[in-house]
Amino acid sequence: MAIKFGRPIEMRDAPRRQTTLAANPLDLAIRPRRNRKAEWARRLVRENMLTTDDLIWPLFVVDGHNARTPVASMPGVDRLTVDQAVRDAERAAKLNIPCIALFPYTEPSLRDETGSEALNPNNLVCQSVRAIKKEFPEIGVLCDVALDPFTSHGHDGLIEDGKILNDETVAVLVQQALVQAEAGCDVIAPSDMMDGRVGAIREALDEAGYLDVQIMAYAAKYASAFYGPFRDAIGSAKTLTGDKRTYQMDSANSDEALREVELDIAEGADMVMVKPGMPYLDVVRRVKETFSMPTFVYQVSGEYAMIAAAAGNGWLDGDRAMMESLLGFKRAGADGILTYFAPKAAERLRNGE
Ligand SMILES: NCc1[nH]cc(CCC(=O)O)c1CC(=O)O
Ligand SMILES: [Mg+2]
Repeated sequence: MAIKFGRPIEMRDAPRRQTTLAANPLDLAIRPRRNRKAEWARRLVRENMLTTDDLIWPLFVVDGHNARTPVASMPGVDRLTVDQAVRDAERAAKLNIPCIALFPYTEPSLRDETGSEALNPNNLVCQSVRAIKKEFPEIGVLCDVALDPFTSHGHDGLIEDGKILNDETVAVLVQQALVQAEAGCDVIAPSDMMDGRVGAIREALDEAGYLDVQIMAYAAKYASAFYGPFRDAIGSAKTLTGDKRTYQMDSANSDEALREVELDIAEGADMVMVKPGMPYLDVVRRVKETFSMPTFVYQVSGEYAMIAAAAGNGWLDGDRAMMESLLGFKRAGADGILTYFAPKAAERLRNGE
């Protein structure tokens, strides 16, 4: 038999057997299955790859000492006291995860109409940034900018007569970003979807001398049902009145996502993000192709919860579903992924799985 496959090493690895011909073989010149016949062949033609460098790990922080409290709707995810957040930062550093993201559970007594705790230079987020940066200065720390963890009504902005105010909110977000930059945050990530906040924050950061602090804009963020477990985790699920559809995007739209992203880039965003992830892969693709910017995607709490819950019930192979979903983001064109699976995925990647 003629050698069709070239290099002899392939013969050693996978000796070919004479195939018994079917009674009526199809006359096919092209058989796509040839490239899938063995693991080495699949590896050779593989188009996309997930690496640990693609991962950002979101952590929830809570007041207290030496405690980890499970988030019921996110099996495997805990709220961490600051000392424990430092331990998870260490885990991230050891796994070579480039960046972590911080979200606070604010005590209800500290929440008010205007979210004033967001501007407390000693709030949980700022304490965590300082503690983590002190022990692990080499790991990137990203901080969300939005008021929802701090407001009594659970909205991302200031409210007047039931309306979310844009420009007044932006003025507060600018102060919040400065407080976080002062604490040592590396990446400011405005997640509020107010108009004009990226430009205002960039200008204020530059004026204050934080020229190197990056901005990752939640540029195309949709009003989504998939944020449910996150709102449990930060304790805004019960207090949130109404929905966020006057500022977060309508899930029916993707041209609008391009206009949003374009504005944030023009205002100075260093990186842009699409959120949620799995139901919006088309948006990730369009954004990446249109702007060639570092493009991130957030696999949000509800996406995590779906996979974790189904895996917990034995309905699907959780690890495989996790890796498949993350690879899907890469295939769509994402440069990086915020995901609660980050440490688990990094462990698998480290073990060559
Ligand atoms: N603005 C706050 C914020 N930042 C990240 C998320 C969601 C993250 C997740 O679901 O994992 C939200 C929730 C929201 O907008 O209501
Ligand atoms: Mg916008």
